[in-house]
Amino acid sequence: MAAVYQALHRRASSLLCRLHSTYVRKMRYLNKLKEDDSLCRQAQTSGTFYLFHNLSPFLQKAGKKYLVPQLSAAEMRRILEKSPEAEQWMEESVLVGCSDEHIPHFALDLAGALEKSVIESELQGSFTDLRKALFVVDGKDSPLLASAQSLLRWHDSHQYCSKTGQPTQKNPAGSKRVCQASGITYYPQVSPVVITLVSNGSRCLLARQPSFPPGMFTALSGFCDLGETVEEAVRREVAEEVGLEVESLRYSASQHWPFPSGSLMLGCHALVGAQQAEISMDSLELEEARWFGLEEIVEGLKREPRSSKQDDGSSLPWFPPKQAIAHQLIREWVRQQSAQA
Ligand SMILES: NC(=O)c1ccc[n+]([C@@H]2O[C@H](COP(=O)([O-])OP(=O)(O)OC[C@H]3O[C@@H](n4cnc5c(N)ncnc54)[C@H](O)[C@@H]3O)[C@@H](O)[C@H]2O)c1
Ligand SMILES: [Mg+2]
Repeated sequence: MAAVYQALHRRASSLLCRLHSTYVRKMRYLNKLKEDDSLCRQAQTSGTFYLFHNLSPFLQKAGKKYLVPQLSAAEMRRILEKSPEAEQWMEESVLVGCSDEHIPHFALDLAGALEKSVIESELQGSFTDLRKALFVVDGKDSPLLASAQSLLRWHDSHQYCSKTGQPTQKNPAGSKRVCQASGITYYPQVSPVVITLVSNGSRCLLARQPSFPPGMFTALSGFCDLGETVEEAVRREVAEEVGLEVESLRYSASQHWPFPSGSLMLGCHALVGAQQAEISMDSLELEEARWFGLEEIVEGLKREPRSSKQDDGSSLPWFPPKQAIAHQLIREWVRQQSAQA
């Protein structure tokens, strides 16, 4: 009876397995790699690798396009032959994803292993600042570069236990670090940030910080405080930065953002009463904050940093590019206004 039951169970499991979508199988495989250290070590030998140097990703130019090459494990070994302790460097890699066929993808920062110029001339490409890289690579590659860099940065800055001061050890997948002395496990840190497009019905509010490039305006943003809900953070940030009271808000979408370290941007639309037109700006953080009408937003969306420059040296307003969630919020507002007109 038990044998029949086991056979039935096996058959049901295998049927279920076949029924699972490619996506479900892929997510389960990735999760297994994070939990099973020997499986992950083995996967490293057949995986592909994205390269970074001092947190700048390696890109190759092909015509007008910028590609993000993935190196095989054999290519990685060949490059690392030039460095002592090649194997040790391979172990510094972190898991960042896998293909539908379960080929795992890793990211590795080679700053301590090899000179940047050695790799660049060997592989015919260049390590490019992430701020530039995100905007020149194919849209499907930018989230991967952003999250890989955040994970590499977190490992680089969490080498020691904050309780014992002892070195922490990374697991092969790079999904955690452990202090052997205290037994404390550290997980990669994510900072939630609210980003809010405030509207008073007919106009929306955009602001700029002194550090922004000339002419760039964006939605209000701010880190969530410990213990705060997203709704409370939106209300507080809008009150702090522009002195307005949010009447209602709606969550739109989220985005991982690698600056300044690893932020989860939570995009919201907020409505303030039409009578609340007067902005009282926090001039410690902001340089300018003002209302924009639909026409001005539509014009601003057509501009690029270069085309915004005027003869007298000043700049007309322009907004973050499509890779930034601020851009999506502004486009949603335009669609909503156009639908209401
Ligand atoms: N992707 C986008 O479209 C988009 C648009 C706007 C802003 N952003 C990002 O949002 C982030 C936060 O916006 P902000 O600068 O207006 O925030 P903010 O208004 O909270 O002000 C920043 C200050 O908050 C403090 N702070 C609190 N918690 C922090 C933490 N975990 N890390 C760093 N500083 C912390 C610091 O004193 C810092 O100077 C920016 O760093 C920016 O990269 C992204
Ligand atoms: Mg802010």
